[in-house]
Amino acid sequence: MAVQTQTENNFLNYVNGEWVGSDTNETIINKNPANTEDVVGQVQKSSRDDLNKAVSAANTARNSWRNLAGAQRGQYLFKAADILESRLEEIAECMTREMGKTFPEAKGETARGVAILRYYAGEGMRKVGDVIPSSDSEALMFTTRAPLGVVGVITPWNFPVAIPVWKTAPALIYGNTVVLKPATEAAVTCAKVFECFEEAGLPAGVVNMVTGPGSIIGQGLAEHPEVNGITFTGSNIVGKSIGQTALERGAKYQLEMGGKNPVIVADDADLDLAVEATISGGLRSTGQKCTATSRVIVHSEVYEKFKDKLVSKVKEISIGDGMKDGIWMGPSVSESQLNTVLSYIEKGKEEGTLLCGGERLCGGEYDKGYFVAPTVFDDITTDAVIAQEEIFGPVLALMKVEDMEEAIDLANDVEYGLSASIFTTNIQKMLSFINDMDAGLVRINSESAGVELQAPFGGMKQSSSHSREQGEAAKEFFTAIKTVFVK
Ligand SMILES: NC(=O)C1=CN([C@@H]2O[C@H](COP(=O)(O)OP(=O)(O)OC[C@H]3O[C@@H](n4cnc5c(N)ncnc54)[C@H](OP(=O)(O)O)[C@@H]3O)[C@@H](O)[C@H]2O)C=CC1
Ligand SMILES: O=C(O)CCC(=O)C(=O)O
Repeated sequence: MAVQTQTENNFLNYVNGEWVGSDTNETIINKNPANTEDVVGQVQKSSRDDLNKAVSAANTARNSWRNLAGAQRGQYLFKAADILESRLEEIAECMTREMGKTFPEAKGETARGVAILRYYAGEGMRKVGDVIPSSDSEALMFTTRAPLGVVGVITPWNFPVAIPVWKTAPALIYGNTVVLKPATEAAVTCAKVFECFEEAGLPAGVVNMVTGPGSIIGQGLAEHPEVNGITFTGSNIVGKSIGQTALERGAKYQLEMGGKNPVIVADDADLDLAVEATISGGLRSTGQKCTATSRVIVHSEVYEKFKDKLVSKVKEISIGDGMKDGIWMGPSVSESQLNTVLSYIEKGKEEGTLLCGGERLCGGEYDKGYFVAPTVFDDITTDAVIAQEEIFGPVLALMKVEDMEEAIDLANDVEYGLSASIFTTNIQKMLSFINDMDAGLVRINSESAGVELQAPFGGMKQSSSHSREQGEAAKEFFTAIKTVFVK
């Protein structure tokens, strides 16, 4: 077997503090979805044996890592943050080339990765328990927290830096070791994040990354008897199967999955603000966010005015290679994602009225990539497929309502409950939205996407396993509470 080395565009697995090639000696080539002639890099097409080595390294490292003081673990995260910050532009460029989001968005996401690392680095010095009065006056009773052990992290391609970091950083700070399997479509960018962990000097085995097919490496993590917890973000179908596998063997799991997020535009809304936020929430990152707006529920009194403003602004969107100045929206991540989006668009044409977009973009530079026009449909009813299923593309469905009650009923009439927003200037409408909306994230006069790293994030209904990530909430997943009684 030829020995491979990590180079500028050949990325290996990171196992036990070293970059190693897969036993299979096979690689996967990642190309730029804006220009498929541009090869971004290649990653390992790993096997279960490769995964087993990573899990074994993480298992060996777990005791010495958990025995460090939280502040010591935090120092490694502070270092990793500094290194990621120093490589921000390079890593953001790689992200844009690998999965298509625009360079400014990629820079914003990488900066968010830096901030997440610093936030959790600080967590190493914050409290982990409470003193609870015992009924025995001579005893001391308190809670402390134990790490789970080895945590398996399975991440999607739509946030190639932020999601690996927001799962790995809390896992580490609370004393766990990690084996991460990134989405294949964004694995080169993730490997660069792991180079930052390497340079920060994390002890061997504490963080490991194995690339390869989800059905082999992802499923292998879910099944592995030495993996104590699994955290996943991605599709519902895969998430549920991971949850079932983890449950069967008694491992802890956390799933963040789809969304079908509504925005309600009330009759008293600031329409310009609502239009801007609907476009930003629905179409940024080419609609490839679980928090993206996809259903636009508008009061009949302002419907026509809102629709005209929305469509004229959507038509102004510049689409192209996200590395180019002035481009607002990049391509879909892959040919298969593009085809999924196009098939939903065809469905939408049967179910409603196409107002703009509705096609793959062709000609010139577009022929080299996976570009789709931002698309708006009118006259969509709640039972339409495009009003019910997650599309993960730049598609908005407009729905007309007569009052607030109908708006909230419609907004709740999906299997998902991740994020929702309302545009109104009326406090009563805000309050009923906050109360009655079944979503983990409710936003008033602000777009449905946009997650703050210090606040809990997660969904209701089919959007998550009912747990929360980020902020202090991460502690609940990555640790187990121990109640201590001392006499
Ligand atoms: N909630 C969210 O943020 C996201 C939602 N999605 C939704 O999912 C749809 C499909 O996207 P896709 O990338 O295929 O999402 P997946 O759910 O297939 O992928 C997410 C992660 O799971 C891995 N994976 C795939 N199959 C398995 C398996 N059997 N066991 C364990 N892990 C597995 C993937 O690996 P690999 O990349 O190697 O396949 C990837 O790392 C999108 O159109 C969108 O609707 C997608 C991404 C993010
Ligand atoms: O909106 C965000 O910033 C986060 C979205 C997210 O977690 C996702 O799309 O997977």
